[in-house]
Amino acid sequence: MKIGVLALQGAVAEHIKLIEQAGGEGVIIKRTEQLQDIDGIIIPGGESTTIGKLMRTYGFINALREFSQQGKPLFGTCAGLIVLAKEISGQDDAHLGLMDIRVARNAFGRQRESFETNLDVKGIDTDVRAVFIRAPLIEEVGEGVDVLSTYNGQIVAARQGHLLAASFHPELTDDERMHAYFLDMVRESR
Ligand SMILES: NC(=O)CC[C@H](N)C(=O)O
Repeated sequence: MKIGVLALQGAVAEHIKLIEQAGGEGVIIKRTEQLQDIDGIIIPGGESTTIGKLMRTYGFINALREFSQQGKPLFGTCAGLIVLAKEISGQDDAHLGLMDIRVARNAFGRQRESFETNLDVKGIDTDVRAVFIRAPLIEEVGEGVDVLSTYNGQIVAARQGHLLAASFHPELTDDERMHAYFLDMVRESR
């Protein structure tokens, strides 16, 4: 299975490494034409405003909406989660606007800008190691959205059909099980 990582900005190489650790083939995606050759895509962490702007410039907004319409899975981590969301608190416009969630950017405040913790994730048998960096929170989910994990009662991972989103950076640990979970979604979608 070929899994792309959108490589406009952000943590790309780390995702490629964990995709391969989980048994997939990682592909660096820089042009929309490459989407035809992959079975699923990860939108990495970074800065959502920058990623969104570059996506517009390079035609990825429409191309990824089409990719999603074909039922191909997308996984957004941190800034990537913001890019997937239908609604971003305090902002007028969404980026891809695919997933029925409302997100708050930089939701953990200054003192907790960056931290690591163990998380119970639905579908994964023991705790997942998670790194949070200026992370967003999911404030509200729509009907078809399954909450996969919470931290202090707040939603940090969710799934809606072929869409997966995490507030944290699973690629900054050597725990590949979030990537393995995504690979299972891709397998199911084919
Ligand atoms: N680590 C991250 O991806 C941070 C996300 C960033 N704070 C944003 O709002 O886009």
